[in-house]
Amino acid sequence: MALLEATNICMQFGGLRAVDNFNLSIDEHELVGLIGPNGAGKTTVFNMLTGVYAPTEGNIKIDGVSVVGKKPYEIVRIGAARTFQNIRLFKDLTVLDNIKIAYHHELKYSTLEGILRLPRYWADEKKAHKACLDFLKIFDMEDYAETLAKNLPYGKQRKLEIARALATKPKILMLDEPAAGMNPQETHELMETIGLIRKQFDIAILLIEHDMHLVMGICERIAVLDYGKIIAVGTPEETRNNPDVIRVYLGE
Ligand SMILES: Nc1ncnc2c1ncn2[C@@H]1O[C@H](COP(=O)(O)OP(=O)(O)OP(=O)(O)O)[C@@H](O)[C@H]1O
Repeated sequence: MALLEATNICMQFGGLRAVDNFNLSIDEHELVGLIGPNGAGKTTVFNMLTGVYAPTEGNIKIDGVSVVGKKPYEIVRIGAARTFQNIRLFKDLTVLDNIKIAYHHELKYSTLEGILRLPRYWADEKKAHKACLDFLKIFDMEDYAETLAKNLPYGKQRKLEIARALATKPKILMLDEPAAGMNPQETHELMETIGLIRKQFDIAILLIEHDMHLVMGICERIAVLDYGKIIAVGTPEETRNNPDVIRVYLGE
């Protein structure tokens, strides 16, 4: 069984069919890229997979559960986490607190135990603090734990957003143009971070990206979208040589 299965999903915005009969299946641990020219419908696909929009037609299953009509937080609980094209951190919170917010599902104390500061509250909070610091260590960001998110350099803000998504313990991580706005050095570090995630976490990744070097360098399979329709799915090599893909990218 595929981990993610989108079957004939469509998105109609008034007279515009932004996504038309989109099919994609992603296995556990697979790294799949979704590419296409500006306006092809990539972010709309992400928004449907993560519950921001309900598809106007079709079905989406994650880990065997239909997620159509579910709220984004319910889909996070089912096991899909995402990052956004424009970074969405809690900018006035510290790096550690950004991770703690994503980790709260692990906290077991009740509201009353929290208000009264009972022993379970302290035990859970201590455990969470340590787990989140350990988590930052994986990303080599423990030295930034008490830094406000807004004061991080751009590349590190992206990294924190990815780490925060991973702290929700997803089965699939969806990255929406993570290299956008990055300089070559930051893009290189991002590639290393994605490599690290593959080694340390047992998850699938779906990546939207314009940086072809990044997509071709790390994805096992690439789906190409044009005017809302999938025009090709294949290995980086197959995609690079596909005449329809060449036509779309070179405008021939
Ligand atoms: N909420 C919306 N209402 C109306 N039209 C929308 C909406 N969101 C997206 N669109 C349109 O749907 C089409 C697909 O947009 P989408 O943002 O998904 O493309 P994209 O492939 O992610 O583009 P980019 O690479 O530029 O981010 C575009 O024509 C866009 O203008």
